[in-house]
Amino acid sequence: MPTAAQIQSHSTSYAESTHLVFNNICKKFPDGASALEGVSATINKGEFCVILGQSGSGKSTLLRAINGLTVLSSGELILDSAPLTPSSLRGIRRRVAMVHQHFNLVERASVATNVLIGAVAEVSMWRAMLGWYPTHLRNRACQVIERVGLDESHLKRRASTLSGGQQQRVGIARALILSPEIILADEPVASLDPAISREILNLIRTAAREQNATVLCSLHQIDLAREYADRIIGLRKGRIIFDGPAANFDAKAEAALYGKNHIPTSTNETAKPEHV
Ligand SMILES: Nc1ncnc2c1ncn2[C@@H]1O[C@H](COP(=O)(O)OP(=O)(O)OP(=O)(O)O)[C@@H](O)[C@H]1O
Repeated sequence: MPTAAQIQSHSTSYAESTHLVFNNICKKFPDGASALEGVSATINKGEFCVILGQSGSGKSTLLRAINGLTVLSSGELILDSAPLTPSSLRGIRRRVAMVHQHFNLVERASVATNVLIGAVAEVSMWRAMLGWYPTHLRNRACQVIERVGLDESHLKRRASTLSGGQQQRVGIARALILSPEIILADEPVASLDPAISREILNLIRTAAREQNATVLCSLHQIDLAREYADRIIGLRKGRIIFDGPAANFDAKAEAALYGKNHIPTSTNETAKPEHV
């Protein structure tokens, strides 16, 4: 794995599609709990990458490290050849958006206001608090609300009056408003039924592709991971034990990731294992 200095000095030889590099990252919490133990991976621009693993394997911590919600204990994160540091975080926040499991909407606020909250990095705090967003951001909010399949009649509806699937559409619109380069989706379909889950994953995938955004999405549903991911990263106890195309995530890889008591899902028998 190259160091940041090597990447900077060889930026042209480093693959142009390289977007995000995890370089031996570790996270240990003050209470001694270890969430990530030497994770290294190179994520390419535009990849739809699903993070799989049992509860507590480190999926959320990995995602939260990318937008600075988790401060790493060691190792480095490199975005477009530049190491992420606490001082570069403000700039990074405009480029990285998050879609949450429980939507994280302001329930009493309208759909439009919730989507505009995704643009707070673009306006001063007092303007955001007063809801004074410039016209171009209001227009953009309408555009992304339409993009996620909600018509004009939803603009003024309170978030709390929407169904779970509609709320997640608002969460996606909020993530899209500043055209992020990276979309972090932390179990975005955990509270939705299977049909709506597919609609939501489809929406995240197609909207991301339109913008050539990279997606890192944690999931518990292995079937959905196989269906939607370009690439699967399997975490177990804070370490990567699988990293490869979704088609290669076979029964053996699944058993290695989830342990011997796991009931396997159906898999593609022709897939080749790809363990790391
Ligand atoms: N703030 C914290 N303080 C202490 N330990 C933490 C903290 N956040 C996470 N952990 C621990 O770090 C490990 C990884 O947690 P993480 O939330 O990243 O797992 P996960 O794979 O996302 O789990 P889940 O699928 O249940 O959401 C777990 O052992 C967890 O208990």
